[in-house]
Amino acid sequence: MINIALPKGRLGNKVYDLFEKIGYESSEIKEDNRKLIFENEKKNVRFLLVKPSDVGVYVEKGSADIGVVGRDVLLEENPDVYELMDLGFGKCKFAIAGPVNFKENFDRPLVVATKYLNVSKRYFDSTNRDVELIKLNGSIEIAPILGLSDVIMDIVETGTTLKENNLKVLKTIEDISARFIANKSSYRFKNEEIEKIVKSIKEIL
Ligand SMILES: Nc1ncnc2c1ncn2[C@@H]1O[C@H](COP(=O)(O)OP(=O)(O)OP(=O)(O)O)[C@@H](O)[C@H]1O
Ligand SMILES: O=P(O)(O)OC[C@H]1O[C@H](OP(=O)(O)OP(=O)(O)O)[C@H](O)[C@@H]1O
Repeated sequence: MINIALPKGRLGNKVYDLFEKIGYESSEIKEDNRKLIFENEKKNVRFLLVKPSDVGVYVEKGSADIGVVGRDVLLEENPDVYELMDLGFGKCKFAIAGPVNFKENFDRPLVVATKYLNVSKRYFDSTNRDVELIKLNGSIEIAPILGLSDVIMDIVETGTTLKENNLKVLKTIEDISARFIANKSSYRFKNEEIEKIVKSIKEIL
């Protein structure tokens, strides 16, 4: 049995569609229900629907053998897993953004609101800028508008959220996309099954 951690939310359907296309379907997933575990007995796979930011934990700990996760989560959580493939969707960027008329005050630490504390800390350490990081869990763009922070460090895709809140990108940091990951020992002991899935996905990407 191969356990597959699928991210709920924005990547969810895309990832499931990928598995469906290579013959690992479980039609119940698309039904309107609250189930979190779905099985395809014939193919001997089980889908686990988890929060995107938890995929790495399930795969590292071996509750899932493989999974799909945004590179943002890998950079933030640094799970001890193998990254086997860039799936090429879920593309966006990490960026620092601030008010369109932003003027930095170098006499004090820069206040940064973000969901990604580790990524932010690493980035600002590398620039030697003193910062105060404020952890938020969503709607990050609201922080500089309310004066909670000077800037934000967040994901930008189309830039619409920034634009509609009078913010702009100040600095682009890294490219992000969805990655296929595997538990290290599963990759050894279930290598044939996992490689079969990787190969099938590569063929349709
Ligand atoms: N605007 C976006 N455009 C493209 N990809 C995105 C965008 N926002 C997030 N992503 C990618 O999709 C993944 C899942 O995002 P989603 O918004 O579904 O969950 P989340 O709200 O970040 O997770 P959680 O509920 O755990 O906080 C992210 O980890 C990232 O890799
Ligand atoms: O550049 P854009 O195309 O506008 O996309 C960027 C937005 O998408 C993500 O938010 P999400 O929709 O996940 O909401 P949340 O983080 O506020 O929960 C991200 O945190 C930005 O707010």
